[in-house]
Amino acid sequence: MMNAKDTLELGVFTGYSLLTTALALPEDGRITAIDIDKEAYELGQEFIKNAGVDHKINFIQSDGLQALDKMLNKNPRPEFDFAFVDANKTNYANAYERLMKLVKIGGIIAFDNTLWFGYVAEEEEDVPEHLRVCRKALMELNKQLASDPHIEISQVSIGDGVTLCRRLM
Ligand SMILES: C[S@@+](CC[C@H](N)C(=O)[O-])C[C@H]1O[C@@H](n2cnc3c(N)ncnc32)[C@H](O)[C@@H]1O
Repeated sequence: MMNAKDTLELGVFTGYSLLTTALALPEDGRITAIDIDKEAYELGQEFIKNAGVDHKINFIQSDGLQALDKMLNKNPRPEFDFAFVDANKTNYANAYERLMKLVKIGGIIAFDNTLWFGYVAEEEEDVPEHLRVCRKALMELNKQLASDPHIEISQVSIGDGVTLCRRLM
């Protein structure tokens, strides 16, 4: 829909969303895929190869923020059309700050799980304790994204909630 060619994924696991993006990209499309855990990525490799899209993927085993910081220090900096963020929720705001410099104006940053099982709309005492830290981080992120004039957003209430942010400036 947006003719994305250069894309980034933060948080790959076994590659389910990675495969979906890879299939949607043109033959010469590229995905820089970052995850701290290579074992999980390797588990899904067979499916990615069978789908004939492994040539589009550059997997980097690294902490997400460290990998983004390396890219920011490159000359020239990479410029992405699309970034999908699905790693640790408490670092989404830090990833956002970096991705606003790595995603082109007009490009999209997508954050997964921004409704956090619906708990972002619940009182804290009604939220299981182990989900509270991420809920708080996601609520703060949602507020930040909603009031940031550098982007326009669309909150898509599918799955666990995906927020699409188009960079305007
Ligand atoms: C929810 S899973 C990703 C699922 C995948 N996007 C999908 O839809 O199939 C989250 C992934 O984030 C990775 N992750 C967690 N903390 C990370 C970090 N600091 N840096 C990079 N990856 C991280 C985990 O290893 C895990 O594979």
